Amino acid sequence: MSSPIRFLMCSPEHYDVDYVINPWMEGNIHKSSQQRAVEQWQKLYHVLKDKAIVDLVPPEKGWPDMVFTANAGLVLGENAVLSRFLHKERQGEEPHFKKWFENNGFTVHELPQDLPFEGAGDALLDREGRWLWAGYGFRSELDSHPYLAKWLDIEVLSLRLIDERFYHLDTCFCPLANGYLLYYPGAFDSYSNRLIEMRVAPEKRIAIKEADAINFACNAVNVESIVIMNKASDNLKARLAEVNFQVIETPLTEFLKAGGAAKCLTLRVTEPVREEIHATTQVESRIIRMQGHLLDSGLINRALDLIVDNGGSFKVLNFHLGEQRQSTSDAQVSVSAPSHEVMETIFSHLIDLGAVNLPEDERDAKLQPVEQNGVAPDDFYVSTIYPTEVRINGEWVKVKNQRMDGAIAVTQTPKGLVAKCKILRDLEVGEEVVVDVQGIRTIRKTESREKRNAEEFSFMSAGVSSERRVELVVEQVAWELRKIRDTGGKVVVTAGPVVIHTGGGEHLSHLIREGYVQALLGGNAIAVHDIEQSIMGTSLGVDMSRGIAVRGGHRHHLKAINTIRAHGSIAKAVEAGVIPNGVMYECVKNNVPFCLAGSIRDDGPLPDTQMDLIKAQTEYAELLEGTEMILMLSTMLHSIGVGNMTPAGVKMVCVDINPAVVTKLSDRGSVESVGVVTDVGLFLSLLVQQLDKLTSPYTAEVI
Ligand SMILES: NC(=O)c1ccc[n+]([C@@H]2O[C@H](COP(=O)([O-])OP(=O)(O)OC[C@H]3O[C@@H](n4cnc5c(N)ncnc54)[C@H](O)[C@@H]3O)[C@@H](O)[C@H]2O)c1
Ligand SMILES: NC(=[NH2+])NCCC[C@H](N)C(=O)O
Repeated sequence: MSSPIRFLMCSPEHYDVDYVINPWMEGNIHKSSQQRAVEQWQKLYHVLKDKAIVDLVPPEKGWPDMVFTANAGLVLGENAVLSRFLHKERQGEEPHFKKWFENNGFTVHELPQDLPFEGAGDALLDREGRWLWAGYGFRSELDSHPYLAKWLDIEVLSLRLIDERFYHLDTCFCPLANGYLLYYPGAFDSYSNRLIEMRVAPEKRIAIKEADAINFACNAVNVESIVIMNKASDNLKARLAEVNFQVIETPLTEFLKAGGAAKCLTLRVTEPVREEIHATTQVESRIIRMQGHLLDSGLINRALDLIVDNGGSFKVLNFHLGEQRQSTSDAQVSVSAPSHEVMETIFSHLIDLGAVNLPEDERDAKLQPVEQNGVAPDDFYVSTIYPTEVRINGEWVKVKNQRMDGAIAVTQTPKGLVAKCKILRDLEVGEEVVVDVQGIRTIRKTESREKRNAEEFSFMSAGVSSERRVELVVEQVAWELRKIRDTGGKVVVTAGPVVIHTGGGEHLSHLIREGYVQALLGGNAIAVHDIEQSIMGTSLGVDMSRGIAVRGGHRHHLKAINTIRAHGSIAKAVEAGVIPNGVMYECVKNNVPFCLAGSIRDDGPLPDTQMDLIKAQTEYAELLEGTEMILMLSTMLHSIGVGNMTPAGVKMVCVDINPAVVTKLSDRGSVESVGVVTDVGLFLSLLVQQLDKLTSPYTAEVI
């Protein structure tokens, strides 16, 4: 005969809504009817007394939420983990609940003062006793879960709550007898929903709709086949009946005003221990160090936000603020995640922000061999645009060929270890690849705002009006182009055919002719329409001087392609005098190398167009080698492709009429890249004018 089920309740003698610590309380201060609250509580009490033993803890004046005994703590067997309330409005309840637990023979475990955990409100046992579901995100901290696992000797499954209406796990999650689960999926992040689906078979999962959830249908007390709750829709009652649960509705509207209902008002204090079940928790914790202008550059905020946004939690262990404006700060932050998988995700983002995993300082990067050409080991670290170092045999090795979306391949050479970014298809058996996230650090130059603004390439903030912003960017780009040209540096342009369609061809030709461009990357179309314009004066069949479509103009670009195919290459056509001017003409005449990467939508294509995409990417990468600045002119495809293969530190200017394209490229970091939303033809025209100003002889105005 199993021991009788017992619950702990607390009469609502002092219950009221005296403050707001959850969304349900807003607008309800002192609006709860004491009389109705007592009636509703009494009804619940008597319903429960028919099914179980109900103990009472005396209410205490000044602690109105003490009626919600679910938050007294968490009981399993003879162990009780006392709650550690997040809000001071409830912290005074702790000693009263502690006294009750001790007086009733429980071993009371107490969490550190600054580690919130709100008892069975945020931790619910699987009714088969197999594991403990534990919520975090609003009240309880993820870091409390390993304590629960240790003290209660049970596996803890961490679930992240994301909807503040469901701020305690028991408001949206109710394990039922026979392994059933009543829950509201919308209250959890996707990782947690996946975890629930992995542990509870589909036929046992009763996912409810929002209408039932906001009636606190999940905040239910389950005793064998009985489910006691505030209110349930007919559909939900029917679904529960199908799996042999009987719903007993008992109105608790006065308590909903404080954000609680049936389950909140009770604490089950007889939770059977299963001897064969033992502690495990997936929760991982690590300490990271961040250095630099953490506040100025917003890095610390971005780091803490991404930890939470990716399902983790953090605690700032120490933060040393730089004394002077130009001095750097240093922070150590404890990061926790519900699983290794989530920790890895968080860490890969933190590494991009320049965080170093403190214990990992002393630990080498993990390497695994390439088992199959062109295939990386699972869990390989994905490289970013930022300079990266990996720790191998106790030494930090700088990664070569830095680029995003690659793997870091490590090989032993006569000159020692070499680590370099490789795209997956280039990996070879015999190499080793960095996996996981330990022993990796990126070098982020976080300048102070002053230093950043002093940077010649630091553009005005987005606040500048778009017109003024275009002029400003044009001035800066012109300055940069002239400086790079005059110092023998390298500028690469990637351009789409819209440059030609908008009349920008003559200006791009000027830039090439005047030595501002050292390589041109594009597709079939930029060349086709440039040559069409050069030979026939049209672009896409439109007369560029008159702006009107010409008869048969739609065939012009095909005729241009055909002409070049007849000559065998663009260069041969230029040499033959077939192409008298234009962008491609200037490239050939000024020995500016170009690569035209093929695409599915190409006409022809031109004989110069590289239809082998892998070769095209290789040629792009070779032409990008050593570039100081890239102008990305109205081509989403090629701009993104180039961005993906370009390391940090290369200045980028993305010009496009579509803000989404511009944003995608300028998100790389404010110092090194800028986006300009404008017509590309106008941009190029202004740029050439500005360059002419900068390079024309200075004529002092004689007054
Ligand atoms: N005839 C052909 O062979 C042919 C024709 C077209 C495209 N293509 C090929 O298709 C691929 C994709 O072509 P893509 O790069 O031109 O297309 P894309 O869609 O990748 O990029 C075009 C970009 O131009 C922007 N844009 C449009 N009007 C603009 C304006 N007035 N000012 C500034 N930006 C403007 C758009 O917002 C877009 O981002 C390329 O490889 C190209 O060679 C071939
Ligand atoms: N287990 C629960 N959901 N308890 C409800 C607690 C309500 C209380 N007003 C609070 O915000 O803490």
